[in-house]
Amino acid sequence: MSSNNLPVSLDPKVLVALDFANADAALQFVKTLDKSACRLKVGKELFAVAGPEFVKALIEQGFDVFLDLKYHDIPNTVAKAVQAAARMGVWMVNVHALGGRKMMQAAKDALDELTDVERKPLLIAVTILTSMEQQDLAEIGLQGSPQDNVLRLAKLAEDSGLDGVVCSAQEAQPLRQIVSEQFCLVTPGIRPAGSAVNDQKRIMTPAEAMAAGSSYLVVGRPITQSDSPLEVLKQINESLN
Ligand SMILES: O=c1ccn([C@@H]2O[C@H](COP(=O)(O)O)[C@@H](O)[C@H]2O)c(=O)[nH]1
Repeated sequence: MSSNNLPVSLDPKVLVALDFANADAALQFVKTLDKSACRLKVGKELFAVAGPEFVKALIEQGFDVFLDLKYHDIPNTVAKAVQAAARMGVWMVNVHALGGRKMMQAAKDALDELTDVERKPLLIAVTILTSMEQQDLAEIGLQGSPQDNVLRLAKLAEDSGLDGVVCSAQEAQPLRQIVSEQFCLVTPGIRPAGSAVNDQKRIMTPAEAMAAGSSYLVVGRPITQSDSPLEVLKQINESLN
């Protein structure tokens, strides 16, 4: 169940990361997409130039939108930010688990308190970025492997009442042993066989990620920078069946 007591719906499972430099480029791309084939993710780059109106326009076109701004601030600020996101009509919003229990609970309570929103978003927490490996964690003072840290932060997010986490698909299998079946595992770092890895470190193919227990797959550049994005999306969806 989600924070608004709706069952978590899984299809479509691919969340296309709209990491474009401006609204025109993103809209041109979105025009080619079918909402039955994917959901959309708007992150920091596009939101900084296109803002809430752009997000609302995507929602008006019928797309489910994951607003990936990774809120990480004091509890009051994050609570107000997730309420603002909910009022935009987004399907999913995230905070950063490193903000801690009080921050995550404040975000969850803020959504529960909303009475002026038709559909409340799923609230999830980023654990350890998929671009990070053990050495990166050591440099910022985090002991243990990425997996150790993801498991600990995911449990904290679940205990704080959140609907799921962002993690890599490499952690999905061990996570499925310790979180509830309904807890969403949203996994970036998805790379179809043969595609460029870019700056990602903890990667898996789409089919492997689903088999490992991912709920949703975040895919950006392998689709958006392809010469035939629709074909890549189609192949990914087919590989999940
Ligand atoms: O741990 C994380 C959290 C978020 N992301 C975001 O997902 C996409 C991935 O894009 P690709 O082009 O497929 O690498 C991107 O928007 C990131 O900001 C992540 O990669 N890892």
